[in-house]
Amino acid sequence: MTTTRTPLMAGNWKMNLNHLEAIAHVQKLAFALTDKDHDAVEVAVLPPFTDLRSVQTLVDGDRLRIKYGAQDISQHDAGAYTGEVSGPMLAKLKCTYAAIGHSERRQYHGEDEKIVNAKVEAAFRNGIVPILCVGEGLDVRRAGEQVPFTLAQVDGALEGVPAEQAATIVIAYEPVWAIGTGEVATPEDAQEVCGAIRARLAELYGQEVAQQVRVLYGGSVKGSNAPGIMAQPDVDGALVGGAALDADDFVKIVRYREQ
Ligand SMILES: O=C[C@H](O)COP(=O)(O)O
Repeated sequence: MTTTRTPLMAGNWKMNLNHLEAIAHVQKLAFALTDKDHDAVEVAVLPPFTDLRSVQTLVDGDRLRIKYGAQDISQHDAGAYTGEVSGPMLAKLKCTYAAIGHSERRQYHGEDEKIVNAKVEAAFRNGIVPILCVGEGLDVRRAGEQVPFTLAQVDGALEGVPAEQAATIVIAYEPVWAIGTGEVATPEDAQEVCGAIRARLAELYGQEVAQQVRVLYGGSVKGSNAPGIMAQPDVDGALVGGAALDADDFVKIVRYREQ
């Protein structure tokens, strides 16, 4: 079965750039990216919550082709959940995406499979596409258990998710040992787990769904290593942290085919 998946390059800004810096950064990206870039690759940014309104205004006002989304979403739609931001709020800001289960959320905020699953459901319930983040730590990698570990995370996050929703999800494989360390997984490492994720999606939902889902790699992706990673058959894009804060390098990643 051949399905053409549009590559997705998503910049996760993490806790960087205030709303004024966000405007300047998106303007810089918009100035650099051409229609040819946008035709070839979907470009998205995931700014902090406090930037989203400014980014929305800019994207809407100038009809930019840059998509945007949040770095997290509450599992609840409303109520007494101090500090949380809900799916309806993000939908009102026209967010396309919400990252869910990033390893930094799992590690620093105790997000377990149940919470991640509830957040995936909350995103779908509100018309937001989850970018589900999965991936193993160094100890798991050293034990050679990266595939079963990561697939268990996928299984947990997709519990109860029907095929028509699963077909639209984005899954980002991010080995924790490669995040922000400069230690990039080899293209073969990325393919091993991204391919296993697609095979698991085929088991759970059938080939047609599995071939539609975009599986990204994340972990120290930069302009220089993007072509090798993107050459892998089951890697459909990148979730970029540090390099997404540098507009020139992010554009280089978007133009990985031209290197
Ligand atoms: O969400 C992005 C990942 O955590 C990767 O971050 P990084 O590119 O800084 O390694």
